[in-house]
Amino acid sequence: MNVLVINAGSSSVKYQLFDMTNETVMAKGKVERIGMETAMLTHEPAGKLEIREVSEILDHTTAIRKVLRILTDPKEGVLRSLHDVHAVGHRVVHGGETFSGSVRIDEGVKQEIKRLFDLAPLHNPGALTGILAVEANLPHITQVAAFDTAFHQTMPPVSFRYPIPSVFYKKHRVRRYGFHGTSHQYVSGRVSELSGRPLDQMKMITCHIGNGASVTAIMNGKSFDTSMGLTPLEGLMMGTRSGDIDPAIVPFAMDKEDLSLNEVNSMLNRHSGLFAVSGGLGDMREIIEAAQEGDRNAQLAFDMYEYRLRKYIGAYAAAMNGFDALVFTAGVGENSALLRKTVCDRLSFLGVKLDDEANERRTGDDRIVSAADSRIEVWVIPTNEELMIARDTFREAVNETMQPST
Ligand SMILES: Nc1ncnc2c1ncn2[C@@H]1O[C@H](COP(=O)(O)OP(=O)(O)O)[C@@H](O)[C@H]1O
Ligand SMILES: CC(=O)OP(=O)(O)O
Ligand SMILES: [Mg+2]
Repeated sequence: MNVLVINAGSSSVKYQLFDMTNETVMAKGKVERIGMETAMLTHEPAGKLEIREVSEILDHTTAIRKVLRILTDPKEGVLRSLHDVHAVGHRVVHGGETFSGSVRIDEGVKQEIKRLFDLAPLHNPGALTGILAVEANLPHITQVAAFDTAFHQTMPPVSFRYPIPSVFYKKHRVRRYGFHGTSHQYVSGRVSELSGRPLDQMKMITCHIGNGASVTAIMNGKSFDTSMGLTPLEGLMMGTRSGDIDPAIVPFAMDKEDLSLNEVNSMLNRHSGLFAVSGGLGDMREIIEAAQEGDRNAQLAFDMYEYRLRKYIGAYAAAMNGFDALVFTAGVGENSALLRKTVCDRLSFLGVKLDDEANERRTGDDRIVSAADSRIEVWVIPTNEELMIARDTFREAVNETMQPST
């Protein structure tokens, strides 16, 4: 069975096509700058050279039609026809309290994703557009939604409730949901497999630090606490998101700068974080380069980012009364030896000790980077949200074919 996985953002669509008989990637790629005349499709068929194509792609339906066309292109494609796509899985960021696992998409599921737009304004609209675009191009195909929030549904109330009047929870479901769950679950599962210790006997702290960033305390294989909250804004400092701030800053800023609700939301989601502190750099690679050239604002941005991450690790060590493994993943976690070293060297009181050579080694593989005598294992695990989504999609599609037709 061939499963196509789609991760639709506001202006991009990433895709991977899996052959689920052996979980191999047949092709992957992305469409960027949707809505512009210079949109770019990058397509990487397995074992062949990458192709780049610039053209006008004004909406997600067109972007997905382009993806389907290149997958079946006689020269660059990997499928004979669209009948060879058997199911499509989507990453959906917010699933609220409704979904604690992946589900087959029907009208009700689409309505629920839409109802949650307000809580994930940077993410849920793109996901629904992706689902509708697949529907428009492949009307009868089985589609499955995998939610970033699902893995975190195991959190206890002590972690997920906010200390505000309970009417907000009872009436509006205001609580911590947590995100990047598919990634936190995947990397914790890999560490358990690789270290040969059952998940239900381990305590881990997983750091998904990419453009969006979150930390999770995983106790016995279940999410116990996580740094993102009602929306993907809480917690760590991110590329353009503030993470934790004094909530009183919101009314204060609205009052002093005469900002509307939308403006203050945009200020915290799109104009804060690394971007704000560094004075215009939202990308960790640029921050590190500028800091090394003596840019003080970039150095402060790096220091704050690292400090805030380390404080969360300390908090979760206390939350779980100790832990066995610290795991780094996503763009920064997988690639920045400097960030990992800065964090780990300052956690020596917990018994964290890096193997500097292993930490510096550049490979794209799962690897342990702690010293043999470190009390805590430190791992770098490249995340693979797409594979997790493909597995769930495959399972749902197989279940569907086994159900008696009505
Ligand atoms: N070698 C590197 N050193 C430091 N940061 C890196 C490196 N490579 C990638 N990054 C950072 O990773 C971030 C993007 O992470 P990624 O997980 O791809 O994000 P997204 O949330 O968009 O999927 C960017 O800030 C980028 O600068
Ligand atoms: C939930 C979230 O922040 O996702 P991303 O890292 O893709 O922005
Ligand atoms: Mg990401």
